[in-house]
Amino acid sequence: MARDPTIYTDPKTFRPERFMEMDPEEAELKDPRQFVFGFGRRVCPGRNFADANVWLAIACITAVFDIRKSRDADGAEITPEAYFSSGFVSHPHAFVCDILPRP
Ligand code: HEM
Repeated sequence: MARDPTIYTDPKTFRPERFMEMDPEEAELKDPRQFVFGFGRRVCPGRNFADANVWLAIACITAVFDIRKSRDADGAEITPEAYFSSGFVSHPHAFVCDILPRP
């Protein structure tokens, strides 16, 4: 559902700002939290806990670290290819990046 091109333009591109370009009603309707935790009687009971923890983790990490593309020996940015493991739970393969304490 999150990759349905009739709902999200260019769905495989990571572009979270797409939601800021929508009007508030459309953004609410297309918020992935509306469906990633399931529906109805079997909806995920941990959804609020999970959502709050992801928000807290990202807020704490980005408050103290700058995360950027690494640079090669010539100083050019390295844009990693996005590869994901397949299986029940998919993980990104290892990639290079720079994580530095914020000044
Ligand atoms: C980002 C994190 C999470 C995602 C994306 C997620 C997603 C889901 C989904 C899609 C379901 C199936 C709903 C259905 O059958 O329609 C589910 C079920 C469930 N989740 Fe989560 N979940 C997350 C985190 C958690 C956490 C943190 C807990 C517990 C602390 C939890 C506990 C459960 C349980 C117990 C069920 C089974 C509910 C039932 O079958 O009645 N989940 N989750």
